[in-house]
Amino acid sequence: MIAGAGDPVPEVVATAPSAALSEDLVGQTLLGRYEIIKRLGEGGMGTVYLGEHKTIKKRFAVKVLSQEFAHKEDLRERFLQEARAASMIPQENVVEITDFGDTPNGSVFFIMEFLDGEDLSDTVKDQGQIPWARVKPIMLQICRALAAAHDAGIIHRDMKPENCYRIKRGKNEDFIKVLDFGIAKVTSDEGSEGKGLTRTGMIFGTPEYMSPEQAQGAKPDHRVDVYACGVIMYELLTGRVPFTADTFMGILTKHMFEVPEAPSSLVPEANIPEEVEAIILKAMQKDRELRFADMTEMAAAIEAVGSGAGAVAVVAENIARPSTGEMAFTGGRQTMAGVAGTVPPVAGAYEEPQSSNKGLYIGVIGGLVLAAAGIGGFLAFGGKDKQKTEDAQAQQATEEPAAVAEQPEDPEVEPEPEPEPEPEKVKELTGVETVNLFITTKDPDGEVIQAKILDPLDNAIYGMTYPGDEAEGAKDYVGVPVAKSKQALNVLIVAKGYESQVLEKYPTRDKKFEIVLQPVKKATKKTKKSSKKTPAKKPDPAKTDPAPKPETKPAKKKTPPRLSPDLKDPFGN
Ligand SMILES: Nc1ncnc2c1ncn2[C@@H]1O[C@H](COP(=O)(O)OP(=O)(O)OP(=O)(O)O)[C@@H](O)[C@H]1O
Repeated sequence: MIAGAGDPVPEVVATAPSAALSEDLVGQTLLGRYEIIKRLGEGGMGTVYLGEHKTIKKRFAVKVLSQEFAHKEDLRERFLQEARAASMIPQENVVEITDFGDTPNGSVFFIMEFLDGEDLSDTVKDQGQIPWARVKPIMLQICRALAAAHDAGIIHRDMKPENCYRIKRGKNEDFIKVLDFGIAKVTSDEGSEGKGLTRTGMIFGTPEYMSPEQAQGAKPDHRVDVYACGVIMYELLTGRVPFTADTFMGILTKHMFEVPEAPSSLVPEANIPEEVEAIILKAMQKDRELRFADMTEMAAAIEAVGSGAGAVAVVAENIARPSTGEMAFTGGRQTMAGVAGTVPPVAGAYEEPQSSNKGLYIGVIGGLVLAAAGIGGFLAFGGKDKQKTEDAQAQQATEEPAAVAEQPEDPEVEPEPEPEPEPEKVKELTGVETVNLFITTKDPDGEVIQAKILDPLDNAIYGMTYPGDEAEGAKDYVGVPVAKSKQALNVLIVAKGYESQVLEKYPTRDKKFEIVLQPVKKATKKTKKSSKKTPAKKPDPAKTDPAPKPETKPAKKKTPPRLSPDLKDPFGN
């Protein structure tokens, strides 16, 4: 979601708990034929119900726009755009939308096929990394669905495992349905540009899957979906997304400036074929010109794995990055670190970069500022953002891109540790009804570790997780209060030395749950050195395995993926 630089800040934000909740339609009949059986789930814009056609007794999913948005014409339009976009793509791997109408209380709904299964995010959560033999047909279906969407002039823009449903069809347990075209961009629909549904400068999507150009707020094309598919493929095969950070900005910055760790070095025990790794890295090239030209080309590369065709070419990109590796963005203020060094070449087969790195480099710096400005608008909920934007732009103007580009990376110097975000304020909850979340965090061995519970939007602290130790007050611990709501609430769990996680919960009542935090992986010196020494060059035919592998790495059986807060903005942009 997110407003763009200089745009008016939305008056409400999707992820913020809201008092105006959608009316429960269970028991009602829509259009005289769709009986609402039960609630299936809640999204940013509304509620999804299980419905049944009264005559043919077929089950459907009914997506209803929240009552609180129903009177806003642009939001109704955005909601129905999902239905329109999906119904323009007659392809078996795209969810089918068959009907739409008005609810008795003045909202809108659409009817889609009921998907009896689970999304790929749950599959990875339950089963951990998935072997290539199974990932291949899954990815091919996703590629075909998107190729059909692109052929119809529709860019999905929010591809992620949560939007790929896995259902059983015949004997196939992995039949994929792509859904949630809620922020899809209809490229031929110039009118929608004018109506502000898809304007350049806006940032849409989910940070973990967001292409560098999306993070910059640049005009997207179908290759943002190619990039997201690279990230999805990475996650399915390794059990984790390539870039995580404590803040939205942190993740976006990594998409712009960091090369992902090679999947084969992350999970050596998975024996990911070299050609497969090259496909992921090519799809995830920062410069979209270097990615697969389209989904069909990506599908063909996936299909060709093991045929002897060899690995696709991955171009080493020189990308400037902030020296701290991340832009700090805490409590609505942004600071941009100085720029130094170049990002190591990626693994895979190399060839000379065809496009100007300098162009990309300068574009990325500008884009980072643009993204910061957009996120500032999102986080601050106020009118101070223009000043912040100008400050950031002024800071950008003082940067010397050509000079910093020449600063070499010192392989012997350890990178500065990423600073833990220090919460600057306590979460304000006066005047709102609250419920208590009782969260216990454990390490993979089952030991209780105490963590901070933060609001990922502004890093304000809600409180701490269960202390475990009597001496620390475990006996009296009653959890931490959050605003009661039927809407999803994201909380960020942060503990020193562990990977942070964002949890999505429905704070409708007091809730108790337990999560396991994974220790932060330490970068090895070997990786850094090999990065420095490998310039962008054509592959040495004698060396068939260009991916640097760590000396030893314990086998990772099951790494829960990071949940991410969804950044979509249903408020007109
Ligand atoms: N066609 C469907 N069949 C079965 N369940 C569905 C279907 N569509 C959605 N759901 C369920 O309803 C939940 C809410 O769906 P929805 O698309 O509104 O949410 P979302 O994708 O999480 O949010 P957003 O609309 O903000 O992206 C999903 O998490 C899913 O469990």
